[in-house]
Amino acid sequence: MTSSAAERQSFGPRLAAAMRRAGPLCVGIDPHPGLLADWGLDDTAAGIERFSRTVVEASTDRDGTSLAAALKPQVALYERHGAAGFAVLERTLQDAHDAGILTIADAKRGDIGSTMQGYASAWLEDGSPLAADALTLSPFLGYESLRPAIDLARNTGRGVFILALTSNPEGASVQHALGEGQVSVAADIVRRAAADNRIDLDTTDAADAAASAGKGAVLGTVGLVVGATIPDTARRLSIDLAASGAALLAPGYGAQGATTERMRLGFDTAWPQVLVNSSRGILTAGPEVEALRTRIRLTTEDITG
Ligand SMILES: O=C(O)c1cc(=O)[nH]c(=O)n1[C@@H]1O[C@H](COP(=O)(O)O)[C@@H](O)[C@H]1O
Repeated sequence: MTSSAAERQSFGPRLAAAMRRAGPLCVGIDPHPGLLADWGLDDTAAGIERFSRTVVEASTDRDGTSLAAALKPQVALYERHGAAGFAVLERTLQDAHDAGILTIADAKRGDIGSTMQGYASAWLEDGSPLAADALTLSPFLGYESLRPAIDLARNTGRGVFILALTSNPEGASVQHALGEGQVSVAADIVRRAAADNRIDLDTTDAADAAASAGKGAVLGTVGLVVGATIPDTARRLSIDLAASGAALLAPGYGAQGATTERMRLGFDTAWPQVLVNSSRGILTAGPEVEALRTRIRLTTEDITG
């Protein structure tokens, strides 16, 4: 990453601007072995490099216009290839940065505070080879254990997306469970994220961005992951997503069966905050760049139409 924290605006306004410019789509870069085979690529570091470069290229139009607000490389599928896979991930993050598209490293990190600092430095610190614009985090060791990552993100103009209501059916057994005061685990995560975002939203940076935006969501450093497959669950758990000031990363559209109609109804007033992720739903259009571009455009039309 070439720009420094001092030059960088905070993450929420940067993401809001990207969503206004390119539409609320995040293209997932998930180099699954089956997709590599379908694309005629080997399941090797060279194969995932070719795959990743093609997706980054397809996320920008021929005239240089971004076709997606963000790109989300799925870290597990690079990690499968060891050090060589991580080297590909570093170059992919740099390619996306050079193309002017925000990156969300989907590593779902979470650890006790003292070692969480290590993950925070790896993914969110200026000068780190793996630094992305944002990182997905798992709060199930306790929201406050993520503090080193949240604070570093805020200080470097980056963001985090914290799992709240995940798209998989197994998530409910933990996330719907009631804790202190009969508040669900998910509701507690959203409440804490909202408190963190209020700190950002009090700053001039965010206020200026909101004023210049004229419309659209005002977003803080802390985003939340809310599965597109279960958008109405938040309401059932009495969770007010719209008041959280959080960008809502919504995976599950396309391959996992979520539709635009369902998402719009489910997210309701929080819809302007939603960044819809699609990975396989787009990647199955490859390997031709133009076919991928067409699928990306059609996806954006579908979610904005
Ligand atoms: O954090 C995520 O991105 C995530 C959270 C979640 O609740 N569900 C979920 O599917 N994801 C990720 O989103 C992507 C979904 O991929 P597709 O189902 O192929 O669109 C994968 O990279 C998942 O790991």
